[in-house]
Amino acid sequence: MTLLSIKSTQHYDFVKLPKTDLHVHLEGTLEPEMLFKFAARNHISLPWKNPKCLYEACKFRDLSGFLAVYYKGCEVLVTEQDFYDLTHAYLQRASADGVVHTEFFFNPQIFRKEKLPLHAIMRAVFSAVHDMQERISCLYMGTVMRTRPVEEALQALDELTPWYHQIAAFGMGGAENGNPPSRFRPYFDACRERGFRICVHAGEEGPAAYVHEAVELNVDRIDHGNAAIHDPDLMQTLVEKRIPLTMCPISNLRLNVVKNLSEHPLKQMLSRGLCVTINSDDPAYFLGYASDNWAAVHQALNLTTNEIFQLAINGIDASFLPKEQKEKWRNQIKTALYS
Ligand SMILES: Nc1ncnc2[nH]cnc12
Ligand SMILES: [Zn+2]
Repeated sequence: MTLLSIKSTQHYDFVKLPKTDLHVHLEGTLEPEMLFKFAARNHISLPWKNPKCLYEACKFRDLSGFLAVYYKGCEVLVTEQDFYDLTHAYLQRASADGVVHTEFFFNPQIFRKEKLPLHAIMRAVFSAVHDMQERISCLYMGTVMRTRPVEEALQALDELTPWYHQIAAFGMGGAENGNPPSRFRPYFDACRERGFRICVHAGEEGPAAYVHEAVELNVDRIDHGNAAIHDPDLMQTLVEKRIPLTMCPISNLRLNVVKNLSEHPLKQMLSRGLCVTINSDDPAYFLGYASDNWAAVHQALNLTTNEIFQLAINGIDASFLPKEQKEKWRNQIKTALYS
């Protein structure tokens, strides 16, 4: 692959760039058409008449407005086949989009165990991962809701014990304001003691102080982290500790975290030496997969080839892949952009 095949005189074809997607919620990859298909086969009624009406409902005011739709969407996931189809479809789409390695969140807390036992859900998800392993490299991350008691997070961590050997990391998401990371210290400590990497959503809608708390928790990665731009000392700490930020530009735009992508802090943070990465978050609801995010940011922030290279390398560096695999992808990125 040569520079010319990725970049014509007019534009970059970001599908051709070997990319990572390190911050994506499996539940957020449920495309409206698939959502309606599952609802029909599971006899579930929906507040939207058809997929087009759901697309219309995807004009969100903020994170809470989005989460209401997202949790409603999760209700159509009922059978083992649903979880298999969802996982398989995301991996297929990500692979076609040029994602070479993905690390996705999945939160079993959302699903009522009396409907489908956890072992059936996990069997479905991992079986799709297995069936797609020749086409895309993939790591699973458990996650919990910050709006629920910390005891529930610890319980969720315990419940996943049989799958620990297949889990790379644990995280935390949900409505951020009023739910600081520090409240979940017992959960994050337990994750760490059990040998997992940890990441937390912080500084998406919440303040820089929440990002600071995440640093104090010794996290391996911060999901979003936008608010750190307001605190130069905090940014310096993120640089020194080499804590990556998994940023999600189109998500930020759709949830009004930024009014316009030209205001996105990603480029400024990159120039300060932060390990920032580009990711999709909930691509079905935000209408943007990985390469859409790259193209949107490139257009809004006018990235140079060297910045594109650094962002792609950051994705590999920030991943939880073993050293040797990282080296292989770094070389492929270099070849794709510069040879
Ligand atoms: N953007 C987001 N922020 C917090 N929690 C989430 N869960 C799914 N998407 C999320
Ligand atoms: Zn997220």
